[in-house]
Amino acid sequence: MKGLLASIDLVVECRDYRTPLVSRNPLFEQNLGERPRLIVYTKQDLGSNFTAADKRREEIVRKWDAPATSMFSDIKSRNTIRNILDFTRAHAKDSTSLFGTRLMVVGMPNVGKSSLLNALRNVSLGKKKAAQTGNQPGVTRKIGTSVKILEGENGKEGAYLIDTPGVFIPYVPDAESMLKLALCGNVKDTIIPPTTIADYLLFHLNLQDPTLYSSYSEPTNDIFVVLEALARKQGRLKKGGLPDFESSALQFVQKWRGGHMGKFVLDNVSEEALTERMRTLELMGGSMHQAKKAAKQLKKESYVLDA
Ligand SMILES: Nc1nc2c(ncn2[C@@H]2O[C@H](COP(=O)(O)OP(=O)(O)OP(=O)(O)O)[C@@H](O)[C@H]2O)c(=O)[nH]1
Repeated sequence: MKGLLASIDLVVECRDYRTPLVSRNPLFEQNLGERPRLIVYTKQDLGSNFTAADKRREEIVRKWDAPATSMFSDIKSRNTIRNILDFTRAHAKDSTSLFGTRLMVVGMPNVGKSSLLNALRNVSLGKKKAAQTGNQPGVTRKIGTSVKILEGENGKEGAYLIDTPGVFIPYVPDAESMLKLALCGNVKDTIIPPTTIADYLLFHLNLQDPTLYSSYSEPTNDIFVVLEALARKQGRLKKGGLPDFESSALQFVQKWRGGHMGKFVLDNVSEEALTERMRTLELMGGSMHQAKKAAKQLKKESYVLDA
């Protein structure tokens, strides 16, 4: 991606609407920061109820990202996609390239990069899907060829978008961040036990409104109570009639991922939250460096001992 950068006019960085802090990838800041950037918070439909409180939170996120422009998207909302196209069109006006304006979309796995590319192309040119999408991370495996998303104007070439594979953050500073990413589907479901992800979801549902899972159980802090009720209701049973907790947990999580069990943001969004997050990442970066140094030293010492 870095190799391509010289020929890119605009980097479109996707982050998940539900994790505006945790889905920020410092690798992008470090490596792609020199190019003009548009930040798109994807899957707005899964995190927003379009209330005044949602609008206020979006304003804070915009402030965090300034001077870069941030936008919020939902692939099914032609308006949000049109806003991105308008921004791209305005950016393309300044381009002097003979080959058209070149954009590159980057972001975490499963954040919705390929879906955004398809939506931009469809709304702008009425064309069908150009990139493969899927509800598990890792569907896009290599940098794609550029796909036209805007016709040229006044004798100029149009705008082209290049899809890229998802890039996971280099290190996750704490267990809760990892759980948020897993809950939003940025991590393969085989990596963290589904019951753990479901338990973390239950924690958030209880913070929001316990009636969100009332079709399965009474309010509880015990995930196994919910999962057993769900398993019995849906016949997810193993031999001997025991509840299949794993499959029920996946079902419970999928229901939330599909927007059918409340729409809310997992990160705490406040004026100070970004500074605090950066401080944590910096501290972690420092200790990562120390840890690497210590490991190297240990290796050296054991080599001396072996000799
Ligand atoms: N509800 C909703 N779902 C979305 C939106 N954008 C993408 N999705 C879904 O999110 C899942 C992942 O989308 P992709 O476009 O494949 O994600 P990606 O970032 O290209 O994924 P990788 O191949 O892992 O890099 C798919 O199931 C999409 O249908 C959105 O705006 N709203």
